[in-house]
Amino acid sequence: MIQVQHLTKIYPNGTRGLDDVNVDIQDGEFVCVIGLSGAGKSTFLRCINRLNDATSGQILIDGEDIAFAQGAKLRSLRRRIGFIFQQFNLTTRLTALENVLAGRLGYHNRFAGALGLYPESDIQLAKDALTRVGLADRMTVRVDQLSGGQQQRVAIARAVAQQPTLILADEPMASLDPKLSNVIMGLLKSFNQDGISVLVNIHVLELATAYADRILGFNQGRLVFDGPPSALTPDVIDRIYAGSVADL
Ligand SMILES: Nc1ncnc2c1ncn2[C@@H]1O[C@H](COP(=O)(O)OP(=O)(O)OP(=O)(O)O)[C@@H](O)[C@H]1O
Repeated sequence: MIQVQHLTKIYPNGTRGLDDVNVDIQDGEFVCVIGLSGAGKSTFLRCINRLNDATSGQILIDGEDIAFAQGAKLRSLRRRIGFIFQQFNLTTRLTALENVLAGRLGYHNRFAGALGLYPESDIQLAKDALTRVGLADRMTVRVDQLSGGQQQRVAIARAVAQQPTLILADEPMASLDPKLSNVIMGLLKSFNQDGISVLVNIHVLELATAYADRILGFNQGRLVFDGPPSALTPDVIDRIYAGSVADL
């Protein structure tokens, strides 16, 4: 369970990326985060796994605060969280399998990982993850020779190989052909059905309502909606998308 309490992020230039956000996310939920560009969606996800540091507030992962954790405690909390980026964030000169094995690095010392000294159990886990995302026949291909959709599937396999309890995905379809959106959302949904909680930032409202159990709507750093897709009435949608991008 994730408990976000009074989470505020003020960037050094004074921009309020998040403003007193309070939300609890139960184990196994599939949550889509929506809002205009600049509403705070990325900041929210990035604070949860500490790619961004919060200014104040708490983020409890199964009761342990990650917002200000340091050292070994931070590393162990981060192991539980897989992160999927818009631009994939793979090491392009490595193969699909090597990239997925990188998801296991948090479990070993960095030296062993750098030398490619992974235990056989990790290699099997990575192969299983690549098979699940439909890339069994691409494991030894360098990722720069894969299509964008295949690269994002490698990134999903890397997150899953980490054996996380939570996957955060920040606009995972934004760099891809719209036709691939359902493939990516379908994969995230299937891992969610295995029990992994999923939070996805998403621009396309129709996709959010099709896949989410629950929607979080942000506007100018504030959480302005928290409910099921069925509660997204036109008035609520107007409230979430109020203001123009130019104002933000
Ligand atoms: N490093 C930064 N320094 C200063 N301000 C920032 C920084 N990163 C984000 N912001 C600002 O914080 C606010 C929230 O940004 P954020 O990227 O979280 O929004 P978003 O909803 O994810 O937008 P998008 O959909 O365009 O990715 C915006 O006003 C943005 O300009």
